[in-house]
Amino acid sequence: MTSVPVLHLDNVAHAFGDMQVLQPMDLLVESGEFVAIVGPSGCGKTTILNLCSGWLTPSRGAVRQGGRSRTVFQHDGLFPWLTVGENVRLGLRHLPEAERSTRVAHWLGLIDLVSFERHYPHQLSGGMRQRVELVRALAGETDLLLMDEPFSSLDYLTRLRLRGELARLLREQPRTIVLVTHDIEEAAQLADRVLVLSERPARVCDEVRIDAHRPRDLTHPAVVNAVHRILTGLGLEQDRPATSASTPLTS
Ligand SMILES: Nc1ncnc2c1ncn2[C@@H]1O[C@H](COP(=O)(O)OP(=O)(O)OP(=O)(O)O)[C@@H](O)[C@H]1O
Repeated sequence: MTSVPVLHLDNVAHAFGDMQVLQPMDLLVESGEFVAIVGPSGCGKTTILNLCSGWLTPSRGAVRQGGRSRTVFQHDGLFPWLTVGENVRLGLRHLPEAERSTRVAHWLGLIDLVSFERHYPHQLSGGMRQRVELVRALAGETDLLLMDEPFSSLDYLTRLRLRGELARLLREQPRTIVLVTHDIEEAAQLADRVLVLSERPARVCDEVRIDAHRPRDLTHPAVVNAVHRILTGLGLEQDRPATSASTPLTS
């Protein structure tokens, strides 16, 4: 199978004024790949996402996108004046009118919210709104989803549940995703590849591949090893002989 690059950061570096945020980096994201970016607070993760979306122009290098992208933020991205069903429907504008209602029901069914189709966002809990936001993003036609801490405002149990749902939804509708997260377990559970960034000015200090099918339990050996290696990359754990520095992590 030939892979198609959806995103290419070619020797990209960025500075805000005289503050260097990002050291030159290369990143090639292929179609269907899920890449997570983790790193210390303030190191430049959101800046990378903004460079990927084209919202920021890099001080150096070039960003090439192979299609359309959409950014999913941590805060509510739903239109408060539209119902849940209408919000999801917005993501389906590429489909013929007749198909949209069936697809809305299908997507809401996947997140157990069919009976909330006529509710407005303010009538839902934070976790429910985030689930709607997620399916709205996944149901759309965009080639690249850029996610900035999409679950960070949620409680731990809801985050765990949503991670599982995202993994399941991705089986239904594979997507190319770049996810920025503080949550190392989230990165290890979801991503095919995790980029570990250093302190600002950020550089990629490790790249961890996780070759295990999704959904993955937190106790899956590939997840446990990846978490350990990411923590080691961040300088938060001592390395141990069990995880070799450059071998891919497999199931
Ligand atoms: N528009 C801007 N103008 C000037 N400085 C900025 C701007 N946006 C971000 N910065 C600075 O760039 C650095 C990186 O910010 P960024 O938001 O990318 O970090 P982050 O890794 O996403 O942080 P966190 O994990 O805390 O969300 C920070 O020092 C921040 O103050």
